[in-house]
Amino acid sequence: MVLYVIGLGLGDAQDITVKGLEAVRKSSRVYLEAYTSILTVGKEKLEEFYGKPLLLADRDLVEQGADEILRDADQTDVAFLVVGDPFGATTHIIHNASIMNAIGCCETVSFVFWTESWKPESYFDKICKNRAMGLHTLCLDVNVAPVYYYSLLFQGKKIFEPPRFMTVSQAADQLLQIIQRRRDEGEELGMTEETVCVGVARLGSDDQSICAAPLHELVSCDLGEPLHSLVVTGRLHPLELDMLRMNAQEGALEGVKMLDSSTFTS
Ligand SMILES: C[S@@+](CC[C@H](N)C(=O)[O-])C[C@H]1O[C@@H](n2cnc3c(N)ncnc32)[C@H](O)[C@@H]1O
Repeated sequence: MVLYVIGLGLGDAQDITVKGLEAVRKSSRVYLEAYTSILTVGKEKLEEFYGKPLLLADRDLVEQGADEILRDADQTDVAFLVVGDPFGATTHIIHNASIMNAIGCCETVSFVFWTESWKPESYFDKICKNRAMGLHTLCLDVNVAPVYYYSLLFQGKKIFEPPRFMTVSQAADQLLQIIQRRRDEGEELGMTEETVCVGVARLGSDDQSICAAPLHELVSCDLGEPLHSLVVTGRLHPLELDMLRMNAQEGALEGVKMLDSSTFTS
């Protein structure tokens, strides 16, 4: 008997692989991991397509109630569903399309929602390091930041906030605030308001949306419903720039010089 960890892909109920679907159908309990990512369709649509009820697995259950998920898994099949790719390599993980491979080869950083007293900037340094090498950076978790911290300690048990999903505009705003603060302190900047960025939303679904623009313009760009990700570009190849212009508003990237070091250091 087996615990299956199954990737669901990025779009809707039908993005599961055939192998994954077979495993779901023969499992006696099916958990849907419900905090690191979301599909464009809700739990009910998945249940309808799989012909099975799903048990929602929030962070609390996954991290502190794993015994319940594993209960009887030595006597019966249990499936654990993760949106995108479950990101691991063991015998019973069934991979699927992921934002990691859909968006191409980029270095990845995680953003978090700032609070009044907690405004980490470590991702900014990583982005600048990448840019210094000419590399693009995929900013993930632009949206699921609260997954990484908990709000209360209650009788020794961690209580997690429900996941919130950050927009590209909110992520761009954080970057602009960091740039402004560091400029005021006289720091040399590895990226500026003019740096070309690409906002993507609901990649892999029918209504996916992509917008390329300098950072200061992206902040006012509304890409709609989650999930969103942001790419901060490094050194742009002429072909990449041509592609980006197809996803930019009229004239937004006209000033960008191709293969000019000012493109990524200005
Ligand atoms: C914690 S990661 C989990 C990745 C998932 N396991 C996968 O393989 O796709 C979730 C983050 O990836 C990004 N993301 C995932 N799917 C996306 C999509 N379809 N469009 C845009 N961004 C997406 C969002 O920033 C989201 O917060």
